[in-house]
Amino acid sequence: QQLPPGSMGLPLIGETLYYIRSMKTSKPTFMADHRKKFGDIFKTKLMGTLCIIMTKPDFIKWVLAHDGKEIITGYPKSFKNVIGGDSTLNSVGARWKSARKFLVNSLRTERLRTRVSVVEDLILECLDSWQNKDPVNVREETKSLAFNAIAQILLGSRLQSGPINDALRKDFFLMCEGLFAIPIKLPGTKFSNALQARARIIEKLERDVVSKPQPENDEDYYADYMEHMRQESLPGTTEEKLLEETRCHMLGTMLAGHETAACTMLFAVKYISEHPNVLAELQAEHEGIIRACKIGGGESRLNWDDYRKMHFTQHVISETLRLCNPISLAWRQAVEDISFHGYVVPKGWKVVCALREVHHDPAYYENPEQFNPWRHDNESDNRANKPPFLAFGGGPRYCPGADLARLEISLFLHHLVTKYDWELCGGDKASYFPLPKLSKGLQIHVHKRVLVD
Ligand code: HEM
Repeated sequence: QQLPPGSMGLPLIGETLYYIRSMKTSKPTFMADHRKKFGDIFKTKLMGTLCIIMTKPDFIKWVLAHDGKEIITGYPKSFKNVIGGDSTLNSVGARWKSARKFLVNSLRTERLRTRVSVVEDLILECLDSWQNKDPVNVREETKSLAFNAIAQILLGSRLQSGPINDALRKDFFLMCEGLFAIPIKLPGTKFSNALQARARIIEKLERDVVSKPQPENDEDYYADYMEHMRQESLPGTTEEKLLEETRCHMLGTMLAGHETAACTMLFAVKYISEHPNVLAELQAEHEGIIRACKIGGGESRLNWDDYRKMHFTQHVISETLRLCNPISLAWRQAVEDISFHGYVVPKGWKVVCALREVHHDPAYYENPEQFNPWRHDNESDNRANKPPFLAFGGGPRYCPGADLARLEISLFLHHLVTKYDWELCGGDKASYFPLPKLSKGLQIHVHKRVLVD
């Protein structure tokens, strides 16, 4: 059997620069161009490694479903070094299962129900502060919001707003920038900056945050996680190993948990601003929820049942994720030679799932570049013909934070569209590497809205 067709690009770096350059434009075409030339499976070299790229949903679903069998997680070297080999996304086997079990359990529906008011408090605090800001920088606001939400879950009330919080957020940004950088440790490179940021985060977390006692009745995710991993360890596992696993888990979950949700909120504001009909329908949905609360004599605070009524909001979130795709590629690695649709995927090669490409494929989404939340309307009635939606991945590594992310974004949109009108200052250019960005961070002028009964 032969390798799939493709192009290996330049020596060493392969097609990395071609890929990154394409992702830094507002309409990345790397994947579509390669599919035209080579088909739905092709070989290339990205981030210094030999890759087979899968662009068809059925192929991708097969790869994701086989995680832990002939395929394992396979993020590039820079990513592993920056987040840590023991983080959930990078670990395998029994330790991965134990870590994942703990995280999934702490984010299950019954637990999320109890977190609605905590997340809402953070959103209200953030949006209230907008009255004194002109213009508001939506990127900064959503980043700090999403960061505070995941920090609250993992660290409780020990990490409040303030200088430590600000410094940590900045360092997480540097870490993120180095995830897919060339892994050369020279001073000033993105990779080196990311490793230094990682070290500072660990130091601050241990010295200034987790060493503080957690207020009584507050959960202590950090300590409970470490205890859970200790219980599930093989005899002889050292405390040093447990500490390293805990550091990697915290760093990976904090990073995965806020950069992704923040850029989804950012792009949602952009798309909604550009589509007044979407804003009008969102406002109608959320004003309806407020009215129903008042008629029922309920509080002005939201609860889980209110959240479950936000149907159109879910379509807006799905459509935002479809278009901006915070995680554009899922990386795996073949642990043996795999025979796949007439080709061989050689042992040791990366198997890269082009999640973003699926969402921009006109075969599944009509006018794929158009923001149209209504396209998700009939999906629940018509599951068999549902277009592929892979923003949260699939298979055993399906994103454990998907429900939390949806909850945060929904509550944010609720308060945004019912409390404020806004205008874009303009001039932003979108790019998508390493995560979706807007060049000016989306600046807006906001005006308080008055709700009429
Ligand atoms: C809109 C927001 C989010 C998006 C688009 C997103 C996307 C994804 C995707 C695509 C994967 C699978 C990667 C792969 O298969 O290689 C994943 C995994 C993961 N996500 Fe999320 N995520 C989001 C929010 C969150 C949040 C809020 C958390 C925090 C709890 C989180 C924590 C994780 C973790 C720990 C994994 C690794 C799971 C494993 O390897 O078993 N994510 N995410």
